[in-house]
Amino acid sequence: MAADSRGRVAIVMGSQSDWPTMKCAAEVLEELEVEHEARIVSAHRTPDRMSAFAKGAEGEGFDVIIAGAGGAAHLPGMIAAMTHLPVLGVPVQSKALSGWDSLLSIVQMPGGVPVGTLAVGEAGAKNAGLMAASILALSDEDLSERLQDWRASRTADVGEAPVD
Ligand SMILES: Nc1c(C(=O)O)ncn1[C@@H]1O[C@H](COP(=O)(O)O)[C@@H](O)[C@H]1O
Repeated sequence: MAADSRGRVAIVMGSQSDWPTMKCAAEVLEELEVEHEARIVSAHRTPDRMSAFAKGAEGEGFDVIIAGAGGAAHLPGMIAAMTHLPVLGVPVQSKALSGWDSLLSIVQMPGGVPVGTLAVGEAGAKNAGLMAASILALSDEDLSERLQDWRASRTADVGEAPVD
């Protein structure tokens, strides 16, 4: 797909150590055949890179940004401050505080600067991928069908009775 084509998702994270969590977003986007790209971008450690990314994301052809970080997780909010693209925040589970710090750092944004905050950890990253796909599916019928098929197959996987 060309660099200025639509339907692309950026997955950014504060550190390499976030990748085991954030790759759950990448995996589901892969399954849904949504073009995506993952980068390490930190508000704290690489503020210039973060600023350039956030300001240039739309120009790069991204439509949705998934941003994951742990601890003092200011990355999603700082990106949201610099772009009007939808930003989905994933609180990465921290060792010291089990992700409570990440969650609270991301979720309580001031009015006017939204971050759609998902659950802590891998489930949150997976759901961020699905939500990004849902947003794109609003203007992409083929993706909408793939998403519905994906959901239906997961529903079919849930047995009615527990097995030993
Ligand atoms: N919360 C942030 C930001 C940020 O918000 O800009 N940059 C890195 N980090 C987080 O620091 C944690 C520890 O990082 P290291 O494992 O590299 O020490 C990671 O979860 C990362 O997201």
